[in-house]
Amino acid sequence: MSLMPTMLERIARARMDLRMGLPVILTTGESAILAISVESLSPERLTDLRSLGPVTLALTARRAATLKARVYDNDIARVTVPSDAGLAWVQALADPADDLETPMKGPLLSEREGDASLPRLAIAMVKSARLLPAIAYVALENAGDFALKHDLTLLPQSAAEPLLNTSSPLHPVAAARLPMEASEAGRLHIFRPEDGGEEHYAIEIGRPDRSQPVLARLHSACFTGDVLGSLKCDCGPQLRGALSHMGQEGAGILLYLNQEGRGIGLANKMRAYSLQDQGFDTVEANHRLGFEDDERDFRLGASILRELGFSSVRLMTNNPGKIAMMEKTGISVVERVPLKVGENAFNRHYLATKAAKSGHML
Ligand SMILES: Nc1nc2c(ncn2[C@@H]2O[C@H](COP(=O)(O)OP(=O)(O)OP(=O)(O)O)[C@@H](O)[C@H]2O)c(=O)[nH]1
Ligand SMILES: [Zn+2]
Repeated sequence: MSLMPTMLERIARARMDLRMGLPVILTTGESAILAISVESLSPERLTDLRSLGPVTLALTARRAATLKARVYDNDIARVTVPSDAGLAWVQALADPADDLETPMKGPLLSEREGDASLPRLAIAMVKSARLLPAIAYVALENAGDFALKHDLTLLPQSAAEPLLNTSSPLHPVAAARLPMEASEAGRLHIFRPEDGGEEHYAIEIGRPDRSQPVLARLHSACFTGDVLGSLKCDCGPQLRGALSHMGQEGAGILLYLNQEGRGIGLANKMRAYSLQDQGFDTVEANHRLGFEDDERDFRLGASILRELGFSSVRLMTNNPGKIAMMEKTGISVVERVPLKVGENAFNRHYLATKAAKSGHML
């Protein structure tokens, strides 16, 4: 019956369930877990989780390193939640906000028996929901019956995992003329992914020749820099600088990718800023939260360029990772156009950290 949700639609539903604080059920066929986002966990649901069995907390190895918790499964740590630990204990392990005030949370007992693949999948799900990368879970028997009885979303790992790791196809939705300060010959295109994720935009300046390399910029959303004129980064001046360069040349394409905060979302970026106020740099802050330095998917940019008919670019960037990703996904980068604008007293350290730790070119 075509009215039943597909696996992709189930994943989108599960993502929303997790954001709302509902558990989802993940199963390998032989075993299953009931997983809930720690960030959205309520005291009542923690009690209900406990009534089903011993509760485990899954964290990324990045977060575990800060907590000095043992990691037995490469990228994932599974920490036993003591039966007398309350919600505050669980959330303090997931959220680094008070790490400096209460540095010793242990002793933490990490689990080493059993399989980490379902908790790993659950962490990938909460990351894609732009939540803190931490889940509380219990093992579940008769997962199918339980899901039906409690009206919960169930995802088989074998079908869900490959979809979660694939970049969703993007489809053009609408486009219209948009005269801008940088160029009166602007056009805004909206692209929507099949997986229910964020929409992304392309701003076309002039009518670039599809058979020639186009002046292009892959810009990642930065609400603070782009809209508020934040001085903590260089995004606002880079956005406006790229558009005005394209305006001067009379042609170009700027992709505005809604991957706020290098893909962790605005709420998590503000958590990272708060850690930066405590003295950590931009990379350390991401790690303490449990994220990698950069969680973006630049395949999106290549697929939008292809959809618009471009196959080669003169890329405005200082980030060698963007060039490598373009080349890998079949868009040839014939030239790198440096984009060094907007350095100030507040972002000097941030830019120096990106050069030292993330390989940005100065
Ligand atoms: N997590 C996190 N994200 C940040 C921070 N400062 C800025 N950002 C985000 O970093 C991204 C910057 O994107 P870009 O300017 O496109 O990328 P870039 O990697 O700096 O590369 P180029 O500008 O092309 O050289 C935006 O998504 C910002 O929201 C920070 O301190 N932490
Ligand atoms: Zn920024």
